[in-house]
Amino acid sequence: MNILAPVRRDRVLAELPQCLRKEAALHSNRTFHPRVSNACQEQRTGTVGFCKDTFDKNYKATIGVDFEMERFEVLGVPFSLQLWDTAGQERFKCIASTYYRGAQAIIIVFNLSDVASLEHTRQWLADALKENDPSNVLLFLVGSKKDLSTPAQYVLMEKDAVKMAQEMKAEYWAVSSLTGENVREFFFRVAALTFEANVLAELEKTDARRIGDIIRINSNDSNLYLTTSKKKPKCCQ
Ligand SMILES: Nc1nc2c(ncn2[C@@H]2O[C@H](COP(=O)(O)OP(=O)(O)OP(=O)(O)O)[C@@H](O)[C@H]2O)c(=O)[nH]1
Repeated sequence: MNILAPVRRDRVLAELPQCLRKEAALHSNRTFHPRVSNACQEQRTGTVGFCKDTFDKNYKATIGVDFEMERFEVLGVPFSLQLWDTAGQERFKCIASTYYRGAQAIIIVFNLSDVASLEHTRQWLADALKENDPSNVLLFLVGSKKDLSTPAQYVLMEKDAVKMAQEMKAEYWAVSSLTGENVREFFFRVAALTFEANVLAELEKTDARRIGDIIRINSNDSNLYLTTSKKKPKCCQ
């Protein structure tokens, strides 16, 4: 077990990172949802931000897929993004699928210089969604190896990729691991949108608990007057 180091200064997000293409974005708001910024300011993010101060680095060796944890601070709240990199080769597919379950974000990567790889993303998405509720997951469609395309080739590919992203209800990105183009921007966006969705879900749980309490009080006839008026109704006096 190792004590976690403080969040790196270059992993601090004070503002919402913007999408790459408005027409294929999960949302194109310029700022975080106001409920999220307020909750962060008032330290009402519930279990989001709760962070164990130990992390077993041997975990990676035992699970068989690549695992990384990137630590961020979003609007002053610590937030850890766990990244599970599953193998792309067909023979490892069944192992990979066991890691899809419960994912809050799914990143499907294709090769911008290979049209067939864009087509294959449909199957990857179908496999991933077998394990998850599509309405509860943030989808990203990412074209990699941007450095290998000429600007003209890229424009053509981007048109198809944006269309695919729209069809999948995914957010589109294009990156290059070789030059580093958009890599940081993309992961910051994933961290920010996942954080935002987590805080909103946490706030909804709190709202639901409150509504639950009110319903419980109101459904108990003998206590009915307590919720409607401080005074006992006449009939009970
Ligand atoms: N030119 C260029 N090459 C890249 C880029 N990203 C990855 N590569 C190369 O592409 C090959 C495959 O890269 P990986 O990152 O291992 O691909 P993967 O899809 O994760 O492969 P699996 O581990 O089998 O799932 C390697 O030779 C990389 O060096 C990129 O952005 N530009």
